[in-house]
Amino acid sequence: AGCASQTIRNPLQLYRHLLRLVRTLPPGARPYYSNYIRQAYNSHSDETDPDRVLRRPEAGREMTAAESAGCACKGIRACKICCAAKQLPLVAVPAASSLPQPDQPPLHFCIDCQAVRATPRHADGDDAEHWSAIPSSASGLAGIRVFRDFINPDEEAVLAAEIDKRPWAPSQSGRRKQDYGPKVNFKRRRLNTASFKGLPPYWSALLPRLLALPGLADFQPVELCNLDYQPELGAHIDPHIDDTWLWGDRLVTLNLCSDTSLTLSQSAGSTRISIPMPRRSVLVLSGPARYDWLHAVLPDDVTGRRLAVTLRELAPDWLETVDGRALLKAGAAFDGVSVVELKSGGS
Ligand SMILES: O=C(O)CCC(=O)C(=O)O
Ligand SMILES: [Fe+2]
Repeated sequence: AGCASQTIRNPLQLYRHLLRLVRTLPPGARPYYSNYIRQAYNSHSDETDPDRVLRRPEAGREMTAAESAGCACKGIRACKICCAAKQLPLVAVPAASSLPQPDQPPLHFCIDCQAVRATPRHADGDDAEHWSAIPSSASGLAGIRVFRDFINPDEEAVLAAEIDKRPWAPSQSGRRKQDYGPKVNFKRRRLNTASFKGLPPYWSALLPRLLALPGLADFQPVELCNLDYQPELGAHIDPHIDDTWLWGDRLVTLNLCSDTSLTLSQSAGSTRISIPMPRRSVLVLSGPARYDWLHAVLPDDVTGRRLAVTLRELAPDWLETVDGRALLKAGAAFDGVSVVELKSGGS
């Protein structure tokens, strides 16, 4: 016993070994590590090369300083904590300039026009440049809507406090998260609906208001994810398209605690579109903006602590399935428990 390299031949053995090690840690540190190890196991459980399996504990030891400070970056992802722990320069946290650099300056989504414009709208409202021609790839881009002042400042303070009462799990690129939804392995296309017990209780009053927004009357959330972005950690989210196998057309995000922007891009050198997300506003991405463009929150656009609450709906193929129905039923209830609380054995 005790010699990992003699007994560990596959991911499951390594997983058990690491969980046993976690039991030797101080109680307060255990949920963090067991959660981290579970996540790593979920994404590497199909590893068949014993050499690669065995190298992981070594990699794990190198990362300990970063992990214990709350970093869960993998692969090319980086935050300020792991840059410091691995003695990497901070440039490993991608700056705004690391997105594909187009020739032209970014375009702007104007909330007043609800359309993409050449410049942000100025105070006088009818600056000629604001209306000037924009590249065809972005002209008429459908599927972006921003609704200001979804809640008032008092409600925002209460909501942020409610969110913070619950435990956060470390996520990639300096983010932290609280996920209310099914357990999904997107790579292997596996779904376990049992972890979705419903939306968090503080959403019972907010959901009817969300559904009252134009175009959202039939929105049925089957996942709610709170994300915490702190500038001190270099928190950001790299350009990506949300999964399309399970999640449906509309991605709905309530932005809290500070103003930010969502940046759309397509490929290297393509046009960039900056969508303002004022605090307390709701952004809905759908159609071309959701499926044909990548979206990102650049580190430079996280200027203060920000909380993002993203709700997702089911892709149409799931609606009539047993799993789909179970998720829809849970999504109509408000006794949810986040995945991190379920995993750490809380109720
Ligand atoms: O933080 C945001 O506003 C966007 C988050 C996001 O894109 C995601 O969670 O997929
Ligand atoms: Fe996303």
